Amino acid sequence: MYALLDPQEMSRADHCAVDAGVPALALMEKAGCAVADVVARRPHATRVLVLCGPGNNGGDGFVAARVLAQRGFRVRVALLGERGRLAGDAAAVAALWRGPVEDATRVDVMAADLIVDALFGAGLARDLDGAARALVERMAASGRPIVAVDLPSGLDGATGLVRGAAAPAVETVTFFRRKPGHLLEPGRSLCGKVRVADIGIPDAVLDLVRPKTAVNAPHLWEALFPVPRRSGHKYDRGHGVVVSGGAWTSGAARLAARGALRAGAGLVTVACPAAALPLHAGSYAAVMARPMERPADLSALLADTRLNTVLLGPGLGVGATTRQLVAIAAPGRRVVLDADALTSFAGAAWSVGDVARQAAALVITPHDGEFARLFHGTPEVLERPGKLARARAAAARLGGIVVLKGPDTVVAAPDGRAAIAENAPAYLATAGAGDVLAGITLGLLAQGMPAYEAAAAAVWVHGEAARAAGPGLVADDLPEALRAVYTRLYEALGME
Ligand SMILES: NC(=O)C1=CN([C@@H]2O[C@H](COP(=O)(O)OP(=O)(O)OC[C@H]3O[C@@H](n4cnc5c(N)ncnc54)[C@H](O)[C@@H]3O)[C@@H](O)[C@H]2O)[C@@H](O)CC1
Ligand SMILES: [K+]
Repeated sequence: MYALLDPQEMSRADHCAVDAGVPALALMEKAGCAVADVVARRPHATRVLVLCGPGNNGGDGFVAARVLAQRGFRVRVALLGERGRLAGDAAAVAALWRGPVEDATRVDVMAADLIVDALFGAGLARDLDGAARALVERMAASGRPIVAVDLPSGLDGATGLVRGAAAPAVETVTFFRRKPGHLLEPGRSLCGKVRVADIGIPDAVLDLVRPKTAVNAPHLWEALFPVPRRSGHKYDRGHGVVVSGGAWTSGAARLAARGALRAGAGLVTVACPAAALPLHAGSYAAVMARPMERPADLSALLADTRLNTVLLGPGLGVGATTRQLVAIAAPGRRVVLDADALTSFAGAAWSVGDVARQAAALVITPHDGEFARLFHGTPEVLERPGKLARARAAAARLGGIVVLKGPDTVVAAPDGRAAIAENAPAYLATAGAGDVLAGITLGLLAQGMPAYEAAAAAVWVHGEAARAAGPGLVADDLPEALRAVYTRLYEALGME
């Protein structure tokens, strides 16, 4: 359900299934039937044009064409490439198609109610160009509803990036499990509704393939989620510290502190310049505010070793003082770096690697711009194709957890595990929402949750809180909306 397989992993799953005795041709037959079922359920589609490519994606198209014709649809098939060059299972199913096979480069795409895009799937090996690209562009311009087989052709299943061109589908039928490209933008927006068809690959192959990417959902972290116990005490629930900027920029730290408290931290202290003290004290009565005029004041505050989890960044300011505060906070503590704390290390990712080595745990929560600034001059991270690979490379480079934010937030760990979010509504992109996320992460870390799971859970509950708050959301609503999300989670996790 939740595992996501990139094209190599999917190919291994396919081979494992065949080794276990499932005939490859049966997989293709089931795949084509599943596509036909989806087409048959679409309204107003009697004339169906199936565009087949030169590989097995095209093979699925030939099966779908045959099944739809048997069910009374008026089906035309057009092939990109020479029929004589089809091989293996694709050649076998093409031979069962009794109708004409048109030349896809000349076919009239407008003479159909619906187009089945079976040109390229997992085997996409390079950017589309020439006749393939022209065909995809004609399909996109046709305005006809498109049902994509496995992936919209030209979409890279591993990265979610478009290679050359891709036509947006109304529905995409994929097989066994979804692929990262179905969740990562722009892939997600191009796929339309994604349906996963069971084609007879046994679930047990996942034990052999061991995919490291998953949808971010409670299954990943629920066993480690801190659920209060009746016998517990607030001091068991951690003490988080939010380091705040001055009065004029203290709103970000306030949002973070509220997020941390609502996420269940036992205690939250805000360390701030004196001018910001009344603002923090007057925010939530439950937040404790302590004066911090200079970095030495943070050292003094953190001398109390119970204050073992620290967030730096929201509204903190960019520069040497922030770098100094990070250096004071990191040793032996669990640390979240966001916003200005990341920009303060622009082009100096190696310094954040040092922070990770000294800290008990490190989570960074950049958006794309902060990520690009931080890893400026680190081509082994920035030049990786796509958000998933970049977040993974960054986590490995730093030795810490990377939360690369966006509509498809990726959480990546140095050991290669990664989770992709799919629950964030578009209206979550609002001022201050990132500050609340950093605060929730702080709150979960303070309660002792392991860093990867804490970051993934924070992203998920943040998305759910936005949905609970609904359209018109402002960031201030998010901490409040966490209550409804926690109520459901605690119930599901069996709170005493
Ligand atoms: N792996 C599995 O378990 C199953 C796979 N099936 C289907 O098989 C597909 C994968 O099949 P293949 O591995 O044959 O790959 P594809 O059919 O996706 O594409 C491979 C073919 O396209 C050509 N090609 C790749 N990139 C190109 C480009 N940019 N321009 C022009 N030509 C290009 C290749 O030379 C090759 O001929 C899946 O997407 C799915 O639809 C299904 O039949 C069911 C089972
Ligand atoms: K396709």
